[in-house]
Amino acid sequence: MIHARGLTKTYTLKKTSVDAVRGVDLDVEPGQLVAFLGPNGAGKSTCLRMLTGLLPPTSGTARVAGHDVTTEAAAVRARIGYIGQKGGAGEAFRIGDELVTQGRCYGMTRRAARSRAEELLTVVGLDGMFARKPSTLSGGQRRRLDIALGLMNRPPLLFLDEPSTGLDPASRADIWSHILRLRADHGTTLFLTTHYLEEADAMAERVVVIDQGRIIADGTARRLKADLAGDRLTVTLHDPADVPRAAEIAAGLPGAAGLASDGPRLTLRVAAADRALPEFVRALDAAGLKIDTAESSRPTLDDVFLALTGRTIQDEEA
Ligand SMILES: Nc1ncnc2c1ncn2[C@@H]1O[C@H](COP(=O)(O)OP(=O)(O)OP(=O)(O)O)[C@@H](O)[C@H]1O
Repeated sequence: MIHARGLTKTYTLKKTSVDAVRGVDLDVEPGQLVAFLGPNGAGKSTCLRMLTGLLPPTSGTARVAGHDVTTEAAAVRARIGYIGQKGGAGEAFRIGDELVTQGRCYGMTRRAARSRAEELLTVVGLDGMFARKPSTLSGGQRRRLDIALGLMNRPPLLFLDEPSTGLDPASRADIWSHILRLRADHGTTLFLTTHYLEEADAMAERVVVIDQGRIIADGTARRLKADLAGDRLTVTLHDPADVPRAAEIAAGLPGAAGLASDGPRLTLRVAAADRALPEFVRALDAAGLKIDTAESSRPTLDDVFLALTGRTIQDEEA
């Protein structure tokens, strides 16, 4: 559904240039749900705009929904849905009319567009709101209207740029239920960016991480976490003066990495916490070091990013 090779984009502003995307290779098969992650400025939106035929690449090629994004951009746009960060609806018209106009842009007859608009308002839970103005909708309803706009042409592939950003948790969960239903009912291929790592982790079967214009990880969230981050152990020493000695012992655990201390607390990553934690506690005990607490936690996608780059996505956004 998406096949990109060596995609790059360099923006030139006056005399300076920004290499926003630096050689992206990507294959997405029909029906996949891919979350595209990365900190601010990583190149996510630029990639999305190139893959949707809205922005010509500086170099490289991409075929999307069977067409070349550079030489057949109009054919690509006719076969995909794209929901940008700002949304597509203006303020002046009734939401039903916005949908009909969108359908007319895709060459639908007024009658077909009207019936598709009614159908989609029901699909996204806005039934009976044909005559409402966008300004009267809540944030979550507005995002659902954006999704309806992106679906007018029944695209087999839908790009969503941060579909849940800025919404409260209940509206985010609601948007996700609509996104997942789309895939279940129509087999729609979904390619989306999100800043919410927990959502990507829970919902997407595949996570692609981009940083500084390059893809640095690609796989299931479970695989990336197991391969790149490892489990985390945290112990609190009864006497903070024992931390250096405890750190030496920790360094000998299988797969130990990322040792860090904060006051009496010592954290590190290990390959398998269920075996490493009892071993660590026994070794501390044998060395005569007293601990107050010991716990293990599973890694998050942010730990994956930290392991890859030495920074966290959340830090980058702060
Ligand atoms: N029109 C433009 N002209 C010049 N530079 C641009 C332009 N659009 C984006 N950039 C730069 O290209 C880089 C990638 O930006 P892009 O918007 O693709 O990142 P992003 O990962 O989508 O970020 P965000 O999460 O903040 O939306 C950034 O350094 C950005 O400043």
